Amino acid sequence: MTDTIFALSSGPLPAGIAVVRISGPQVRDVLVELVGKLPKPRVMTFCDMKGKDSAIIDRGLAVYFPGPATFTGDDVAELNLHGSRAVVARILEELASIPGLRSAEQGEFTKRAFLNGKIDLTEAEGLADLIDAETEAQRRFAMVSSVGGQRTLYEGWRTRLICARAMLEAELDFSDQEDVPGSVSDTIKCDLEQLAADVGKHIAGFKRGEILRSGFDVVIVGPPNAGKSSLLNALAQREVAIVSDEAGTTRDLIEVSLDLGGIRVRLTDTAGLRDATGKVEAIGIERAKARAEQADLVIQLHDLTLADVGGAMSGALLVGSKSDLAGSVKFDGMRISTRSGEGIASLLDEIESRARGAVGDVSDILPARSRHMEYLTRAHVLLRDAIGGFGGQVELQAEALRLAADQIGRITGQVDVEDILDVIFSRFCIGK
Ligand SMILES: Nc1nc2c(ncn2[C@@H]2O[C@H](COP(=O)(O)OP(=O)(O)OP(=O)(O)O)[C@@H](O)[C@H]2O)c(=O)[nH]1
Ligand SMILES: [K+]
Ligand SMILES: [Mg+2]
Repeated sequence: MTDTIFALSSGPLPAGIAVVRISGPQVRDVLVELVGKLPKPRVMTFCDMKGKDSAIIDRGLAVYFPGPATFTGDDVAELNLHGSRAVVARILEELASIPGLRSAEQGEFTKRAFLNGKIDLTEAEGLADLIDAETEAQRRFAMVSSVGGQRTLYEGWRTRLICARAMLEAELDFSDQEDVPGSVSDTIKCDLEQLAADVGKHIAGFKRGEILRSGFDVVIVGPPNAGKSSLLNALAQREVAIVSDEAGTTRDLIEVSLDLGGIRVRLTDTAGLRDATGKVEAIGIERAKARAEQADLVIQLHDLTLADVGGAMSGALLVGSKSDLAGSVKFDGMRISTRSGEGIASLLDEIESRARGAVGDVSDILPARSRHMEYLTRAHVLLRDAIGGFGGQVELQAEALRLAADQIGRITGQVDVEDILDVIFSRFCIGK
């Protein structure tokens, strides 16, 4: 028999309410023991929860969800308690003292949902993203995955691959008979080409998915004292980085997260670029350069009070700082001042519009993880091989299609995934 697991599923204590979730074969017994009787299924029932000594631990609400129509697929109970540390500690202690019950591991409720066939891996990962979501675009993206957007797409592709293979093999079996139309391969080829195009287009959307999930990556670079840290603080509207008139103040990367129109933007301040005067600064400058190379957008800051604008990095957004001191100096870029506030709002608008452009249509179904990309890329190669035809060797074509279908099945978890389950579910929080 599987263990019955329990955990605090709500957030940090103290809080108004705490929710303890229990899942597994002993849920009914536990409820009877704790609240005296089995509450009516799916009805929140007001009750006293008592310990073994019959003393009341807390008075709250209990819900009983009989399996299999539950999140995990097993019997589930939820206890709504007063959100106090002592109440929750006492209830968890009481539950732990019942033989066969134990604390849930990270993501174990969701893992059971997967193992019981309630959700596939992309939906499980979508739920993890939904819980982590901080911005509206992250929420929408996670929502699509968690309700089966990717699952439906991938299962459809897998079915097409399996069908195409079956048709090819049928053709192989009957190839010596005259009544099998020779055009079968043409039909298959046509469908596979369409599929390869769909997969290719989907793969090309990965970067957009990454930006939606992890944020649009903006890095501020420029010479020492250009006002990079001042700009970071102005854009974040709080004092995150140290500002001083001493050149070489910032030595390390300083990152803040912004929510611009629902899109997460990660903004990084860096060490001023110059020939370093010391070892630590030199490391900082190396980090700045490396960081700028990975960025989705580089803001190159130039001090307008200095004559030499220097060369602009290709693709960088050129911004002139300290416009309050610069009068009517000619400059081919945006002008800002963290003193007067000039240009700060426009710069935020510009970053938002670039982030929006990079993300595109947020309702598209995109690859959500590099794990998916690995399998998608392999499936795409195998599919192209199959279309290539192996010089007419139908067996090899069919085998390539079988392998491609397996790759897709690994994304959703339909094909053996034992080895990756722990990696996926250990990233969840406890109680999910
Ligand atoms: N007048 C004026 N001074 C500014 C402005 N922005 C920054 N400063 C000043 O410029 C100096 C350097 O600012 P920082 O933000 O530390 O510059 P930085 O580019 O981060 O410098 P490093 O970290 O040393 O590379 C400080 O004395 C700031 O007060 C501005 O818009 N107007
Ligand atoms: K400085
Ligand atoms: Mg600085």
